[in-house]
Amino acid sequence: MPKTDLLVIINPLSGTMPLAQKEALRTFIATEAARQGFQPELIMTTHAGHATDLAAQAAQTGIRRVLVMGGDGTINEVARALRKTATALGIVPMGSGNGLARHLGLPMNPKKAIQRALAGKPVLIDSGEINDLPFFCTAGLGFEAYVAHEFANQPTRGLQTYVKTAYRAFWSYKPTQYIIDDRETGPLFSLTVANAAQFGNNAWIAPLANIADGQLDLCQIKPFPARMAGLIGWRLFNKSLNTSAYWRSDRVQQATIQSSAPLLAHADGEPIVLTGHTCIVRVLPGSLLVLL
Ligand SMILES: Nc1ncnc2c1ncn2[C@@H]1O[C@H](COP(=O)(O)OP(=O)(O)OP(=O)(O)O)[C@@H](O)[C@H]1O
Repeated sequence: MPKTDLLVIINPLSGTMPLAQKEALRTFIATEAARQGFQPELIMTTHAGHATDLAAQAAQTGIRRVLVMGGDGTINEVARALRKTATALGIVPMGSGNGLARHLGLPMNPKKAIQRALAGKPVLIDSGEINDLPFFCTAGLGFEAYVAHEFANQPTRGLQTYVKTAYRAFWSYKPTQYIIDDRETGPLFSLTVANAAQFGNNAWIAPLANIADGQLDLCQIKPFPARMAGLIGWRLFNKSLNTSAYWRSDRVQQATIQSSAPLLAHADGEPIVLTGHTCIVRVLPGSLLVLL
């Protein structure tokens, strides 16, 4: 088969890399892809949602590889259009968290990631939905959703702003009670629906999650005293949160989550607003081809 079917989608606003460097990478992809026998088309997104339209068109016209240079938000936009199609997603991580790329063990160095995606073989992974909104890494309610909403209101992005926002949020956040499939949880600090094992930045909220097991890991963190925050944070980044007495996880294919409080949520780190007090999360097993 001639290797002439490659679309490259670049979000010029993702992460903190200067635009000139992104332009240089664009040239690198074009050269490298051509060297490997592809005839790539490279497009920079011009607005939110653009990447979904481009990827949907690519899948419809039978393009078999779509490479995305961006963060988890842009990857989500592309991947949602590639679900249940024969078109595979290649990831060149360019965001501030890069949760999906890190979970999949992809290189963080853009040039290496480009080479990996061009040479990669398509492998099926699961995806999730929260009230019909797709996610590929994690979705969640509770503290992390509260932070996602606060972060969206900040004038700057990047890890530093995220950490500052999370620190401030920690002191103002009030734990929420949920009912999951008719079982009361008691107050929870956070409730994460994990397809991948981490949020991004190697924050392993669901250390045991398997992205291709046809299940989601529903991870709860109980409220904890402020003096425990350091240890819980250390376990989060040390991939050992599963050893904490404040953490538990259940594997589900689908779950109904209710709360009397407004359901603040996020999908792949982007804040979302859910109407009503009930949401349904479910897995779509083996629904996305990724180039690994
Ligand atoms: N040209 C554009 N102008 C404005 N917004 C865009 C454009 N292209 C994409 N977007 C939006 O930017 C959002 C954030 O992008 P992305 O997630 O790639 O970067 P990030 O926020 O820096 O990374 P991370 O998600 O890892 O924190 C995406 O959800 C997408 O909707």
